[in-house]
Amino acid sequence: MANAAWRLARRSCPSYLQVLHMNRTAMRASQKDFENAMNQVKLLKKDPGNEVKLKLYALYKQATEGPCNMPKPGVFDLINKAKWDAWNTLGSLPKETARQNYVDLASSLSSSLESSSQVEPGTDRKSTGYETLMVTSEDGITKITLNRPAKKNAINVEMYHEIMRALKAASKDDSSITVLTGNGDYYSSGNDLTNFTDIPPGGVEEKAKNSAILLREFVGCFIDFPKPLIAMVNGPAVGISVTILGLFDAVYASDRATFHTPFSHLGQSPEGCSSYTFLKIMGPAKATEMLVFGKKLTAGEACAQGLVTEVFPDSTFQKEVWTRLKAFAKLPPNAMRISKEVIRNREKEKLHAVNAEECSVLQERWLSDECMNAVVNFLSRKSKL
Ligand SMILES: CCCC/C=C/CC(=O)SCCNC(=O)CCNC(=O)[C@H](O)C(C)(C)COP(=O)(O)OP(=O)(O)OC[C@H]1O[C@@H](n2cnc3c(N)ncnc32)[C@H](O)[C@@H]1OP(=O)(O)O
Repeated sequence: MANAAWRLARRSCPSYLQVLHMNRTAMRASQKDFENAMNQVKLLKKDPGNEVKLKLYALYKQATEGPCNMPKPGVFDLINKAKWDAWNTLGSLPKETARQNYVDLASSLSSSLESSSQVEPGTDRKSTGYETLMVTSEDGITKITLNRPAKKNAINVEMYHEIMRALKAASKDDSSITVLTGNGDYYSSGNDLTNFTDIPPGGVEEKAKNSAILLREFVGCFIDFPKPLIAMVNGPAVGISVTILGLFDAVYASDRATFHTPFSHLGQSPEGCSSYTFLKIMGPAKATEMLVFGKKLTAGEACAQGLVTEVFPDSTFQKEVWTRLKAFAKLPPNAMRISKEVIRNREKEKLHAVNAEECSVLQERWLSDECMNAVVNFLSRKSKL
């Protein structure tokens, strides 16, 4: 119902921007102004963010239905509770005032977001053109570094897109091998759990669908990557940053690294083709311990089970691995690419099918109470891994 209201608030019709600006001078917003403002919201080119969307939702409900007298949603019904809270906060604000406030807010959003969208995209970005990564290329090696150390390199939506972009660029540049690593004490803490809080107008179902599409595309880039792909696991790795290791050609780990796939704890299920690759790499019994029971492996254990190629003392990790990689990068690049093709190509079709199936199972899992509760618990700082 709340989603229906949000959709209604964004229902499409012709642009009335000019009319709206004239009406802003009037004392009270008319029904027509209100409808125009709804259209204005619909036409925004940039997402105004959850806080503003909640405010718009609350004002819309107040303007059309009056004060909130709906029962308060349960504590775990995170999204509907946030909406209820926003509406309830408006107390006994008269319908006309809510309507005027909605019109004013829509108008201010329109001017601030439209003007910021005129700034050249990327003008204040780092020279690499990435917000969440550092990408360098030298000595025949393209190095992609996950660069959100304050968030333990959690992979937010932007980072998923940037990794795909960096991989596509690396597949075409003149380097012969590509390396993925992390900045700071973590390799990566996996999927950024706040990804689940940015709910689109179509509600949680649309969010789950979009996430499954994103995940499938993301994992697909690793399946199809044509050059030798090497992970330098500099510290703990969690979730999807572990599962996709089965798609890498070599995995070098610091002895500080750990490997953790706590999917059951999170009400989720395996991805990154791990339901297939981990079974091949370590056999069903060990794969089950990791993927079903969430057993965390040390670097030594992960190496013994074939997930990691070699473990190095943390103190010499960077020096030793880079020396080795620089030697690899001097090998004839076409021979390496073709050898990878020979080794990997017969599995590609199977991997894409596994990827599709894992994503479709996860799409359902993300809507489960088990998953939503786990995310709420993390966000409310009630649980960590
Ligand atoms: C769309 C495709 C979806 C694909 C799905 C993939 C599935 C997965 O990847 S499942 C794995 C999800 N990851 C987690 O559950 C890890 C959650 N994080 C933690 O349990 C802990 O943060 C930690 C054990 C990794 C580290 O604990 P520590 O005490 O050392 O540090 P913190 O103070 O907790 O973290 C610092 C900072 O970073 C934020 N953060 C860390 N990890 C995540 C994360 N995965 N998502 C969002 N935010 C994360 C943490 O909240 C802290 O932020 P603040 O300083 O702002 O509080």
